[in-house]
Amino acid sequence: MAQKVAVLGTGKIGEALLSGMIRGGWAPADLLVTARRPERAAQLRERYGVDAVTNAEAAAAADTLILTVKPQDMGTLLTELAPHVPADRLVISGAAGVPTAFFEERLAAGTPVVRVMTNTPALVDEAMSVISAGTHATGDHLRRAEEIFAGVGKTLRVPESQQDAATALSGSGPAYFYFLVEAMTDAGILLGLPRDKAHDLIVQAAIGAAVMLRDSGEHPVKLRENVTSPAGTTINAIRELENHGVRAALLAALEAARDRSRELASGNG
Ligand SMILES: NC(=O)C1=CN([C@@H]2O[C@H](COP(=O)(O)OP(=O)(O)OC[C@H]3O[C@@H](n4cnc5c(N)ncnc54)[C@H](OP(=O)(O)O)[C@@H]3O)[C@@H](O)[C@H]2O)C=CC1
Ligand SMILES: O=C(O)[C@@H]1CCC=N1
Repeated sequence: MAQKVAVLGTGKIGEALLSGMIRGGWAPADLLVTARRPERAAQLRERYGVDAVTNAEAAAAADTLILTVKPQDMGTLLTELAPHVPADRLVISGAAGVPTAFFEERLAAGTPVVRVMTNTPALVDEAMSVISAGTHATGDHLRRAEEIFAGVGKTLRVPESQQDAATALSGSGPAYFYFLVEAMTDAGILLGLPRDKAHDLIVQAAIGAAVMLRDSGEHPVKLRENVTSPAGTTINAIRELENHGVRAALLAALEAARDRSRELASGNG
């Protein structure tokens, strides 16, 4: 059988992955998609030149099935899919929270399942995709998942017990940075800057800081200290951040995201 990959439930994350795979050189003829609504299927066909098929047809034709529906829709999808998935298919779940055991219980005995938590920077090939093996997934299955997700950014293997924490950090992570940029742009408005200039200043500060975090080899504390002059501007801002409990708020926020990922484990959230 051809080494085809099917993305089942091609919404935001499914499309981000699909577009990245095509940018990375996958032939559209080796890719299949499924969608719940005919107009969405037509849109994907038109945008990417891929075949949009039913979930059962995808299971029959592709050797790797990537399931990217919402956690709450996973049970329904698996009920529909289970009779059509031969046990030699690699099933990759992109859903938050749902453990590999959930899939193994519903699919043919021995089906290899890999759980992946990626994030939306897949759209610009800067994703972090965190990968864990289920009971029947071998090194080859993990490498296959890495080969697919490496096309849209970095990959990292973790034990499945760390997936809920990884979801809180990197799956949801981009949203925290967008939230901070939005709030700091508002601060620029408060200080009298036009919105477009405030936006550009904060976005470039974020990009510069991100590249230094990635490339300088320095600890974030050292990088922050380098910005923080004695009796200067930055330390006055830092004092306010500490006074308002921003560090504690982040600890609580990521803990809440981790807890929600755990709650989604039942697949009916
Ligand atoms: N958004 C993010 O940043 C991230 C999301 N994830 C995970 O990715 C998954 C998808 O999230 P996201 O892309 O945001 O959600 P979307 O709602 O954009 O995508 C899910 C898609 O699945 C379709 N769908 C649902 N049921 C079926 C079915 N039975 N057959 C075919 N298609 C179906 C939906 O159709 P319809 O359009 O009709 O609703 C929708 O297009 C979730 O499990 C989430 O936890 C992981 C990492 C990051
Ligand atoms: O908010 C969510 O549940 C999904 C999973 C990680 C990012 N978005």
